[in-house]
Amino acid sequence: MSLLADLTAGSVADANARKAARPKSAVEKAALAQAPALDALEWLAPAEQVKIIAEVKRASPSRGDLSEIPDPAQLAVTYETGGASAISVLTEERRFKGSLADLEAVRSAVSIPVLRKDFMATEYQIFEARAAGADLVLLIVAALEQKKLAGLHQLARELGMTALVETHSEEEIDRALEIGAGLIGVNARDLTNFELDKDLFGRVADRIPAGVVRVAESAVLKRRDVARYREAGADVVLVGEALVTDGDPIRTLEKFLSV
Ligand SMILES: O=C(O)c1ccccc1NCC(=O)[C@H](O)[C@H](O)COP(=O)(O)O
Repeated sequence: MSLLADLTAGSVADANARKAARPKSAVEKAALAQAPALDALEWLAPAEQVKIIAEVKRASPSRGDLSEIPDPAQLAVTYETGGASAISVLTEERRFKGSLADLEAVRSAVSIPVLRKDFMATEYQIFEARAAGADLVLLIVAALEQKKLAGLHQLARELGMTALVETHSEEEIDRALEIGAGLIGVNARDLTNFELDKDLFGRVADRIPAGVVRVAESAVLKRRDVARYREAGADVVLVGEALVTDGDPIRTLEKFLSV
């Protein structure tokens, strides 16, 4: 089994375990009772300045433990104060040490859009995201066959959320466009083997037409990495490790946003 398939299977198994205690009808009801989702496409729309999605990331399969983050809400507030346009919360439990509780805490602490970053493959996970207050959900093209991708995208939309549709090749960008994605991410990290390709975004970004928001994901450690993505056409850059391992995320955000 590939790493991505393994991560997805783990997230789905964990969601199924939660479902035993909280059935789909209850989560659906909670999702529909939430305040309306923020319009992430508006918050992340192309602008003169690059925008940043700042990530709450404790650990990862490729890097192991990154930061304890005892108070994810406080970190998210720091990100918001530093000028982030949205917060990504890794809710995967097994390898990233995240949780839906992290997402709920972040949601109640900030007023910018919040992304549930997980390995989503079921309607239940989408309802859970909305019930926890997410405005965005991650859909990874490589993890989903096209009909499933389209169905989950449609459900997210019906719940008022925006999907960040993540790709790693031109073919996957075409699949994202086929389902009408308005927010497309290109992840420099190959989720099957951890390899980082910092030039991938530059090679494939032109495939994403005007009118679709372009997000460059992963592999940003320095200001020059943000500059490179921006020059290649990124409207938004998603940053995890650099912000959680840096003692001064506000200063780092200021540097990144000065590109
Ligand atoms: O980060 C990993 O090791 C990883 C491994 C397998 C699947 C997903 C993984 N990360 C999720 C992400 O895409 C990143 O957290 C995100 O893009 C930020 O990346 P970075 O700034 O490089 O921490």
